[in-house]
Amino acid sequence: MDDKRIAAEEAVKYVKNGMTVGLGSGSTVDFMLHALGKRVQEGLQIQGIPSSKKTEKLAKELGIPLVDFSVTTHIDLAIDGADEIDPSLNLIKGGGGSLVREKVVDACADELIIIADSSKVVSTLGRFPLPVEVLTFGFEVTAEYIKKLGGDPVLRRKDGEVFISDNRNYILDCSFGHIDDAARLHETLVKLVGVVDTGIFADMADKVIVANKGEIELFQKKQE
Ligand SMILES: O=C[C@H](O)[C@H](O)[C@H](O)COP(=O)(O)O
Repeated sequence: MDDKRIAAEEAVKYVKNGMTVGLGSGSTVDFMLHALGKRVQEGLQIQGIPSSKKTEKLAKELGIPLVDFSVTTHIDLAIDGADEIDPSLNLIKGGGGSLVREKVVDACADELIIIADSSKVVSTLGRFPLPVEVLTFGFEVTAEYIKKLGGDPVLRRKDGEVFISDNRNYILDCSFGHIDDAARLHETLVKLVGVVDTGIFADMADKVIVANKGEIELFQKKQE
């Protein structure tokens, strides 16, 4: 079986009756939604808060009850994917362009579980170009600033068209090479004019479930 699916199905075991569940985005999360939808059909009572229009659509198709932040701002558990995961459980996310809404959903969850196959585990973040969501207005200016920081920004395109996020913004994919201090890079980037947010999720994941050739590995945040 696909390792993404194996990690996703393992994470769904953590969902309990009555929970409000943050629903991440991406292909690994899609497997999670199918497993969660099955449990809902079997009687599990939960409500989900989706982190993208794509996730919202699939969750609805699978019969997962949804709410939004006008109903509650408390999330018991969020389950999300990642593009890179380092040994301190810092993440790069946003390969699918959903980083801003994912960060809002993941940040207000009591617990964040990340699901991935083993290809996402790295010793240092940065092989995957860092997605940075920026305003369309003056994005060239923002790109210049990112260039001065050594980021080599590339405006994301999909199917030949400039990619537009769910928030009607652009994504700049920025290759910084190895990122030694992810939290610091994020702090620097979010201060630039036009930057909405970055795909660095530093110190947010509580658990990471990785499937490697069918075997589950569980990484947990170190307690301070
Ligand atoms: O914007 C997309 C998200 O951050 C995804 O969670 C991430 O790109 C991982 O996606 P996938 O599970 O498809 O590899």
